[in-house]
Amino acid sequence: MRVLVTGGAGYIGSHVVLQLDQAGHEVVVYDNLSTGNSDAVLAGTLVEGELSDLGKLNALFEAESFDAVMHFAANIVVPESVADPLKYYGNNTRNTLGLLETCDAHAVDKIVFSSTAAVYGIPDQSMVGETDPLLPINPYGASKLMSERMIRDLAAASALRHVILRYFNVAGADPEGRIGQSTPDATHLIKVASEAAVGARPGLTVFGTDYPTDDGTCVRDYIHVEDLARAHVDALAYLAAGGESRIMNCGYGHGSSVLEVIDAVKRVSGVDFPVKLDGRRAGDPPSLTAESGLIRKVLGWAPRHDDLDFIVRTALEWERKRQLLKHNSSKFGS
Ligand SMILES: NC(=O)c1ccc[n+]([C@@H]2O[C@H](COP(=O)([O-])OP(=O)(O)OC[C@H]3O[C@@H](n4cnc5c(N)ncnc54)[C@H](O)[C@@H]3O)[C@@H](O)[C@H]2O)c1
Ligand SMILES: O=c1ccn([C@@H]2O[C@H](COP(=O)(O)OP(=O)(O)O[C@H]3O[C@H](CO)[C@@H](O)[C@H](O)[C@H]3O)[C@@H](O)[C@H]2O)c(=O)[nH]1
Repeated sequence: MRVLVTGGAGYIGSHVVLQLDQAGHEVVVYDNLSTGNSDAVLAGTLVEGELSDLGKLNALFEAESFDAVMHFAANIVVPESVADPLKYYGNNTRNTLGLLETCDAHAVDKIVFSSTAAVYGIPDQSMVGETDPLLPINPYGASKLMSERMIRDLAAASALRHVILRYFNVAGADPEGRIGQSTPDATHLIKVASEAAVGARPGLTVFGTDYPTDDGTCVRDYIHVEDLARAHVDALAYLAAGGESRIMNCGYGHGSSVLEVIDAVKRVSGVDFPVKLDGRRAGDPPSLTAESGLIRKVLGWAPRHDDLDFIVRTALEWERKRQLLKHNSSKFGS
């Protein structure tokens, strides 16, 4: 199939592009490189463009006759969404509307959309299922929920079919070390801890030690980016085979605490970096894990890297590579 991948130069999109290529699809990446990187696009064609530029987007759809769209492009930093909500409603919601209008105008009838566990807000119980209440507590989660709604409504009124994937905590990197998470000023726990282990930052702070969990720190369902990427390829095959529209969680169905993650990064790296215990970060649910039965049943998806040490090892290898590149470029001035 000919597949448009918006945001394909970013962390998750770039891993999906590699797998789409391996599965024999023709890929066009559309990305403004605001947080993405052209070096991360290892297959297909990169078109540098802004999602809000509907003229350019329409011309691309006209020229390429896409069979399907995978929509990753978004802003993703929760505290920034609180400080600057319109940026998030603009880029995540309004630009999704523009993309849907373009799909509709060009009769593209398959879409796979990146949603998030943030649509659930702070659930009453730690294990969340797809039919649980949707009560986002920040503009990031709300902007994604509105996009879900637009996609569902258009699907109900047209030939469009969708797979909406609600990702839990995505981590790790390509096991072959070709791509990984390069976002500057990253805030994600495994990324931050890996940076601390390779000396790219002095240490890390644990946000909250008084949660009602076994060790007092928050629990999250960490999913390896390669397993998540495969869910997208599976979703595309499902839609191509005529599968009906679905919304599915993407996680392993069990969690690790912040302290367990830090222990794993220290153990796997062999580095005992400084860790400061501090108060809670606003808006963090104590525990969030995915009910993952639906995606396993509907797509036949099964994780291959459900192992915290493996996730951490690939994240660390990627950080070591980045450190080495930084060191060499400052040494040789390139
Ligand atoms: N990383 C996570 O843990 C996580 C969790 C849940 C959901 N998600 C979702 O997954 C998707 C990808 O996230 P990521 O972690 O790869 O982030 P990322 O920042 O690495 O990737 C986003 C990509 O979109 C591009 N982009 C942003 N705005 C654009 C625009 N207006 N026009 C064109 N390109 C634009 C960026 O340049 C970047 O390449 C997002 O939709 C995000 O909401 C991520
Ligand atoms: O330096 C740090 C970074 C994080 N944490 C904690 O680690 C846990 C995980 O945090 P983080 O990696 O920032 O992920 P989440 O806040 O759980 O959110 C991620 O996972 C969501 C889905 O669950 C996505 O929607 C979001 O985009 C993505 O940031 C939380 O308890 C944080 O308080 C720390 O203690 N110290």
